[in-house]
Amino acid sequence: MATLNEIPILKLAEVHAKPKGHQMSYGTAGFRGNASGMDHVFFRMGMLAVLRSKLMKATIGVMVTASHNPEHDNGVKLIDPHGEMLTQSWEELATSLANVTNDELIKEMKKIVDSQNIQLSNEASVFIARDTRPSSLALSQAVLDGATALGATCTNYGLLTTPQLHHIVACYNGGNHNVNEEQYYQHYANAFKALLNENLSYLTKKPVGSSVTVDCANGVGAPKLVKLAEHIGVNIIDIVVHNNGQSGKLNENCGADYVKVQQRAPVEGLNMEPDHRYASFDGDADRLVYYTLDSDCNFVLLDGDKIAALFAVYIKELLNKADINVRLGVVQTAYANGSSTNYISTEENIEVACAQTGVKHLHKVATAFDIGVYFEANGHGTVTVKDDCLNKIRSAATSEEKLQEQKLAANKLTAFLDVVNQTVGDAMSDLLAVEAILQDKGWSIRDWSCIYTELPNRQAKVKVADRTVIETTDAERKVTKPPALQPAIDKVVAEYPCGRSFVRPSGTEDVVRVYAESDTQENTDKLAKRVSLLVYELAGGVGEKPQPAF
Ligand SMILES: CC(=O)N[C@H]1[C@@H](OP(=O)(O)O)O[C@H](CO)[C@@H](O)[C@@H]1O
Ligand SMILES: [Mg+2]
Repeated sequence: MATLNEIPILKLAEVHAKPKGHQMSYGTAGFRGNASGMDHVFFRMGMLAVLRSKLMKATIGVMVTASHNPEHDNGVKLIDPHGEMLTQSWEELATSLANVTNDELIKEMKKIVDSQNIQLSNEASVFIARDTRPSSLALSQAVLDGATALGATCTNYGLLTTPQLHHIVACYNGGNHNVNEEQYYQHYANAFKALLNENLSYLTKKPVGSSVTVDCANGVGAPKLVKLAEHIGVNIIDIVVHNNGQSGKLNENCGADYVKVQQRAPVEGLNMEPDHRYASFDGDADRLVYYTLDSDCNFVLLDGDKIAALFAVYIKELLNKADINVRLGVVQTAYANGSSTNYISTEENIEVACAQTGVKHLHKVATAFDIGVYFEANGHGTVTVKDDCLNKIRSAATSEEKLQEQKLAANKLTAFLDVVNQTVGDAMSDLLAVEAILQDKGWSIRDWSCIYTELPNRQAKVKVADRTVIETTDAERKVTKPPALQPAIDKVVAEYPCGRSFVRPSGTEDVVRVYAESDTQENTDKLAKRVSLLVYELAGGVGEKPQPAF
């Protein structure tokens, strides 16, 4: 039986030594934190990816990124064989491996090998990619060192968006060994063009306005989006890339998270015009939000909720036209605007489920539907389809028993499902999907924005000594601990028309997040402040006290 080859591991572990006392946990999106002092975590995740690869007998991905977090942060997450997030039961293993001292490292690895019954003689293959952060090159080298210390075959893809790596891992494990970055562009460019061709074949369209301006958060999405647009052709899609990283700083005053949370456009130089389409990616291009100005030059945000509504209604229409009966559902989190939930479930009669924050949770719930559309309000989301459902749609497209119009609708749905990256939310492929739907419907961004009117909403953060004192239930919509907090929140919420508020500990930052919505922005802001104060008072707030606004 093969054993761990301890000498090279220990040698490299010295190079990537763990600073004393440094503790981290594998959270909502892997490990995240200030890049300095995290080198050992990347090295160890390289090793963990090898163990996972040996267990699954498949290629495992390792992405080096801290997404929308500031440039000085970094992070690492593992990608499972089908392109999905690392399975939850391994998150604890990752946390323990990251936190043991160098002296305990071999013992901890052996523990994982034994508990998971890993055959060390199995081959291992690890795919690695990184975002554009200054620290990412060295940290991806640490991952490579970890993976090679355990004898894995490593492929370093260099700079990629997170969803590109998910796509490559999924395709490779699915048997396409020629998959690479170039194939990604070909796939999505061809799928998009095929969908537009379907549209042309039987729909009268009106123009929806020419270009779409995309703020790429000064991140890796910028060069990649330029390549994708080239593959599609400028005569077909006119994408203007903004914040391409040439001068601005990653995620600073720009990007999807900034736009969503601040509810305003990126600070630098967009010169927005009414009714023009604008979009923002986050730093690793797995989130997308749209926005525009209305005719009075007010900022109008079309976030993940609105993208989900657009996708779900489009899919529903095509299913109806094709006369295909499958279970379509939308998955949201507690952060979804109440108006979006109401529109999708009550007005459009589409099932809506609520999952915990974090895409892995939404993804899981979505895959229970035949077709699941999931989005976090912040713009991370995609569509999942069960294999037998896809086969049903495909066979409807060619069925003798179907009318021509039904076949065309089935064909179009197949083309649409090819445009979305089913493995994970993908800003580039979601952008194409939105553009294709607007084109097909002959809709302007204003038409889309009008499908429902959002309730005013606010997100706030409260610092507490220990955020784990807050425990929640009901997809994070209710607090169970500390016991006095939920009744206090309920009492305050009851004072506001259409009021809703919840609090939960963040999985990526050392804060408690507060969400509030109500009938007016003024009421919403008051509600957010009052709930923040309750958190501060009942859950051990530290630092500056949130100011009540009565
Ligand atoms: C309110 C919010 O946007 N939370 C984000 C944020 O998680 P927190 O656990 O709230 O810190 O980062 C996650 C990873 O990117 C993302 O999945 C999630 O939606
Ligand atoms: Mg991201």
